[in-house]
Amino acid sequence: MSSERAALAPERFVLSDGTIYLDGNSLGAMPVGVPAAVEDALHRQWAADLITSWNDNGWWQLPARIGDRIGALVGAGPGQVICGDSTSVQLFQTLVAAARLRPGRTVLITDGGGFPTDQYLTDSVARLLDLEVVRIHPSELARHLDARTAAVSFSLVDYRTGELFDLAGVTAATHAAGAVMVWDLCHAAGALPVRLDEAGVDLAVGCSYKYLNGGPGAPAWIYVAAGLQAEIDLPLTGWHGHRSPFALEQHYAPAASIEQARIGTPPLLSMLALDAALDAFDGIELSAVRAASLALTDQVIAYADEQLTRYDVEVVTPRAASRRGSHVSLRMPSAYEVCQALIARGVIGDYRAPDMLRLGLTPLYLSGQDVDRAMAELRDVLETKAYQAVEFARSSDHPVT
Ligand SMILES: Cc1ncc(COP(=O)(O)O)c(C=O)c1O
Ligand SMILES: Nc1c(O)cccc1C(=O)C[C@H](N)C(=O)O
Repeated sequence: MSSERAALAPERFVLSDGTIYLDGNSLGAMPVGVPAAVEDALHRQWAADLITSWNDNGWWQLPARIGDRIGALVGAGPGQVICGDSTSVQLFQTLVAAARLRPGRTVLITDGGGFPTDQYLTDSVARLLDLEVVRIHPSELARHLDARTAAVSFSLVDYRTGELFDLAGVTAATHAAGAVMVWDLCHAAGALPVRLDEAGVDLAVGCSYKYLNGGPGAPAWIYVAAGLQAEIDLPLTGWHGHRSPFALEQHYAPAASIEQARIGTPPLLSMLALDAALDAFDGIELSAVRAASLALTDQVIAYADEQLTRYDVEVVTPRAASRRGSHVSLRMPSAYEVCQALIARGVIGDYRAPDMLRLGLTPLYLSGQDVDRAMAELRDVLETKAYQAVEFARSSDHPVT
């Protein structure tokens, strides 16, 4: 159960001594190259080079250049991913565009356990376009698909349980019903191999601040399959997506390429930080990340089964490797207090209501020994009931962890 497995590239991250970070599924740790890249962005590119940076420092090309770098991590060939805006904005783009690809069809299918922003935006798009939303677990898809289905939109990894769905199988079933497939890859990109092109996915979105380690507020990204780029009708027609932005025309005409998925002026400082952060993946195969991630999640699950059931801890995450992402969720009494007691000991995971401790396992910077120590602390917190000893101010406004 205990493991000597080393982290894959801890020297590529700034990590605090004494902290075991199990929340890279929410905000990834900072890669070492980021501070210098941000300094350069501030002092040379902005302060010294000023507006000329759009041309001379490649600012205009950055969304597509970073898009291709992210594309390489999610199985997308060049020219299909653009970086920018938030996941929420990109979800709006994809859901409206998906529905527009299937005029006359009236249903959007989404995962009922999906992250709230996905659900809220699906509802809003349905209201806007007069569609019906059907909420299901992805395993129930076959019996809900029919000729009324315009699009299916699922997260590849469930943010709460860590369940991993079958990207290729779900996409194929959706296509067999004539519907459009949209994936939210927030909890998958950078954590495991994803094969968007190979599976024939239509549209996808993801954030960059979790396993891609792009930093707080890092811009999200959108994938539009090459084969759809001529017919897609994206709703957010900002001038950066215009075929000829500096012709400053009165009416919108989309760029022919993935450039049409740009919207407005991107957050350059965050994008330059993300560009540097992605260097952490240089030369590292996602198959190696996946193998190491599975070893770490196995380790947590085995420990919980052997040592923690006596404290009423239950593993929520699927045990089958093929159905598991890169975090493990443990259901337990007083999960919020346990999470806070662990943080006080330098083991940072997070809590998800109503009763889950969520442990994100990022093998680039986490070793088997880190996980051993974290699990021993968890056991001790449960055994000594340390979580009862401290008064925690539970903030209902912003309980991030
Ligand atoms: C599946 C999923 N989608 C979307 C988001 C967030 O969207 P945004 O980046 O717009 O805050 C998250 C996490 O915050 C998420 O887990
Ligand atoms: N995006 C976040 C934020 O803006 C604030 C705090 C946390 C987050 C997260 O990423 C939460 C995360 N998506 C989750 O799975 O719970």
